[in-house]
Amino acid sequence: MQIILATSNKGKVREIQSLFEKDEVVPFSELLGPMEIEENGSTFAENALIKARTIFEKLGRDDAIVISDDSGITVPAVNGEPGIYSARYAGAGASDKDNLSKLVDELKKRGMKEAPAFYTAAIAIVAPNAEYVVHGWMHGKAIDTPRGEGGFGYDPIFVPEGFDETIGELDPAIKKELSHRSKALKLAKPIIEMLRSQHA
Ligand SMILES: O=c1[nH]c(=O)c2ncn([C@@H]3O[C@H](COP(=O)(O)OP(=O)(O)OP(=O)(O)O)[C@@H](O)[C@H]3O)c2[nH]1
Ligand SMILES: [Mg+2]
Repeated sequence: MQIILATSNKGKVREIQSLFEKDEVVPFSELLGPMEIEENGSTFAENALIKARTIFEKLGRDDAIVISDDSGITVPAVNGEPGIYSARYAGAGASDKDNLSKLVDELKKRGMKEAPAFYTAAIAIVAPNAEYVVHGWMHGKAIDTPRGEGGFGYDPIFVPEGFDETIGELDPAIKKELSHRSKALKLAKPIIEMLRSQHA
């Protein structure tokens, strides 16, 4: 049974598919076409559930397993910004570059070359008569000078704990080991397998 992924973020699709077998995970847009989902929750978990529930209901199938990811970067020294607003930190429709530049500006405004930061990923799993949410975190620091082209979003200014390079500079295999998303998916997988066995 395929897993349907309730995200439009290509970076997430790439990273989540890399943690499953080939073709095991399909982005919802391949089944339903493109669709904007209003994320009006007040936490990562609420937004992840909104996204997974919306796609599950749109599919209208009694054998679907839908997963979603709501994630973002939090910088305590910048009032905990951007947090759940990471995708629109620089305004509605902002690009990854705009959002990253706004966070760099906020650090510079405070005379900070770097500040502790962490990524959060909330993965929601919605299936017939079942809803779960799991979380993963990745701690490190945000720096004021983007380095590297790898990853996506804020990765060029995020240096994970135990490293000197940014995620943008590091081998993707390292992010796959360390990331908030990989940690959350490691917790989600046994739940997904249980749900699959119930519908086998
Ligand atoms: O550099 C990054 N490395 C990451 O690993 C990562 N994970 C999330 N983010 C950022 O957090 C926001 C997510 O917002 P978000 O969860 O609403 O996703 P999204 O709107 O992009 O797609 P969707 O899943 O909602 O369809 C976006 O701005 C992402 O850039 C990351 N940035
Ligand atoms: Mg979003």
